[in-house]
Amino acid sequence: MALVRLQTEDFRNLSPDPVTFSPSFNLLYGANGSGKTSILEAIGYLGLGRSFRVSRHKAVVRHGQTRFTVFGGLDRGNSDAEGWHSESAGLSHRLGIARDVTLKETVLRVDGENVRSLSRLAKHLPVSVIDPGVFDIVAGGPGKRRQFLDWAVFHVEPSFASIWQQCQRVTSQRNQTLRNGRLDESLLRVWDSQYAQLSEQLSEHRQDTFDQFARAFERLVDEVDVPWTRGLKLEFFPGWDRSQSLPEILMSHREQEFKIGHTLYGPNRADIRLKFQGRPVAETFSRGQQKTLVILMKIAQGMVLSGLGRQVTFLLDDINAELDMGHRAMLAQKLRSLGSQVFITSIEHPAPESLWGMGDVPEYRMFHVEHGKLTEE
Ligand SMILES: Nc1ncnc2c1ncn2[C@@H]1O[C@H](COP(=O)(O)OP(=O)(O)OP(=O)(O)O)[C@@H](O)[C@H]1O
Repeated sequence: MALVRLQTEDFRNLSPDPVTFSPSFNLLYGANGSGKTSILEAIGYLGLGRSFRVSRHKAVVRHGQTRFTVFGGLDRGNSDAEGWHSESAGLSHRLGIARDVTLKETVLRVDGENVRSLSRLAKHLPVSVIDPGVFDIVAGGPGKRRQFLDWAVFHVEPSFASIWQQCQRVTSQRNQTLRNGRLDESLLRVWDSQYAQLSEQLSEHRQDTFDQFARAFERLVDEVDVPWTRGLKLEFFPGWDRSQSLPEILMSHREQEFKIGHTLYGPNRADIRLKFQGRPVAETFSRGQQKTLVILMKIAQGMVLSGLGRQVTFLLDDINAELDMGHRAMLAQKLRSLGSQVFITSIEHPAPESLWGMGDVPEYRMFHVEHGKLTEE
């Protein structure tokens, strides 16, 4: 599925006019502050239910307003529809998200019906963001890598979202018991058994998706032939030492967890360990190598979903500042061969031939962004 239509109301500085996008490549250019990232951010809301650049919904609602809305129309092929309001025929799915920041209420809509769970909305549009912040996947802490892995698990394994939520709930109840000030062994055992069961299920899904990802990554490394990638090792760590059962580990660390007041072993500690010749890449790789590695990981994730017949919408924000021409071209070519939908922002007028080569430019639409308004060229 690709996002072929977008319309927003009171979302940052964006104009409320509907826009029709290509299911393939979309090139957006415009001056600083024109609204390029805001467009990607609005698209991101439909696939992630949140902003990929700020944690509070409040920041994205137009100044002076209290509620924003984002509507999206998804389709497989090219859309020649006239405008959002004219007709919904031809669209495979219609998604909507509205947030009232004063009432703190969110309304989610799929195909004209209200839905309660964000996963019902998000599963229709796998959105993968590549922006300057993405490089934290290698350079940052385990949380970024968990988020990276869980995004794919969510799209690969339909039951993952519900198990993840249950596990978060039990973890929080377990943490409350640990913080009670009195070690309530019988209550902790009840939580431990539920927690261990959910943790096992969650980790199996993570492991399965990780294995698919690791195989895709290996294939990719063979294709791109970047010599230093040969010494790389990617490993999934579930959050505890699996040679022991989780309940045993929890029992033997009771005092430690009680002292700290929260759960120290389990899925909330999971990570993807990235090593080069036995050492963590964050300590050994140059900044440029780290960036290349993140790009390869993102493409490999796209390969996993594409292998399952899912089209990923990639949002490439401001990558000119981060990646040299060779890496940008490699990324553009791989995303094309995956059949992904891609949005690329830049300040300068882009030259598609520089990404794909003369005579081999894919189908694309080009937009100039000014004061939050998109004009197609
Ligand atoms: N809540 C808001 N309401 C109204 N305008 C906003 C809001 N938040 C940001 N803006 C403005 O919207 C504009 C668009 O910002 P955006 O980050 O999308 O620009 P950009 O084209 O990506 O810029 P750059 O090239 O500098 O990254 C900016 O001028 C900003 O000041």
